[in-house]
Amino acid sequence: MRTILWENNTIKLIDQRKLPDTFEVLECKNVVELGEAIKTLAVRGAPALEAAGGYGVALAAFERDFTSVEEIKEYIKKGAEYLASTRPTAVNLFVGIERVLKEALKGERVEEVRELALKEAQRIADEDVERNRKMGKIGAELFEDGDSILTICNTGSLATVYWGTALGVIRSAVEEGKKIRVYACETRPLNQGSRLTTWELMQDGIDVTLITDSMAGIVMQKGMVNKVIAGADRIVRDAVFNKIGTYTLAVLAKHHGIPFYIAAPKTTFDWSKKADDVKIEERSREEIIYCNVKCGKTLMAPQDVKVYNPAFDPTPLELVSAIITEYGIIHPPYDRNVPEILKL
Ligand SMILES: CSC[C@H]1O[C@H](OP(=O)(O)O)[C@H](O)[C@@H]1O
Repeated sequence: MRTILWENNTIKLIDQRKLPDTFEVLECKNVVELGEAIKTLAVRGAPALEAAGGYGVALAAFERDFTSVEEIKEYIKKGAEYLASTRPTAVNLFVGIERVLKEALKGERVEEVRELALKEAQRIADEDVERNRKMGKIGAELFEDGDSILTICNTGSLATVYWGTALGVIRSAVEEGKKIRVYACETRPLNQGSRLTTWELMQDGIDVTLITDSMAGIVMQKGMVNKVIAGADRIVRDAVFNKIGTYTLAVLAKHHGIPFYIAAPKTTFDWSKKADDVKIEERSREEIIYCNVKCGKTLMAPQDVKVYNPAFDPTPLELVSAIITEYGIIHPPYDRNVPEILKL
């Protein structure tokens, strides 16, 4: 099943908050419900957010009746604005929203606005599946039979419409017959690694070992991994923004002489910006003082302790060995090769 899809004028998505022990499909009948799903990470991951943003604008066009084309256009603009306020760091969310809104606003009748919005949202979703497959095949050439790969967060089908970015590369390498072992960081505080990545890889029969984030150093020090791969939420001229803890892996990999790869589609690049221009999402204190997203209100710290909870960190591009995209593998110097390969 795709992570997110459109059925009977409703968005259906795998509710990732419930995994790994419960597989449930969440239905969003309006933009507010979808916004809540994005904010609470029922749907998450940069490319999945791109599709969610696009489908969300289409949902606004279908969620009620309209008496004029002006009315529906005003309404979907407001819906787009609300969706854009849900999470600030993954540039893909804005790409999806803006792409569908631009197409929909060309409509001259209510029905045409709806049709244009839905067609464009569907195109985004279909393109994501195709580009992930392409990226997987391209990136697989960097991996050999017997590799042991460390990864963080979840960058598989659940972070996209299907197949994945960094995990998609691993899937493609395995599909080519290469024997790959994966070490997955649990990825506190929301445990996308322990809840989602291990679940996905075990579904595929791919050898995966779960470690805590603090064990990343020792697995490199003991030579238990020989490559690192991660996803991205926004790639700017001097840094890659990805799940909190990615920067730590990049520094450790540099120290241990281990290649550190990023896998991301072209829409994750925000090449006109630099790290200082990017807003890093800060999430609630409850995500840290309580056990985690699954075991509710079990206190793991004093109720009133101060908390700092950034959801992403910037990894300087000089720590990145190569960036895998659907247009090819981009090696340094990035200031020359990114615009050239991605035709930015
Ligand atoms: C395929 S890139 C997914 C990217 O998004 C994740 O963040 P979140 O789970 O908060 O949406 C993480 O940064 C992954 O690398």
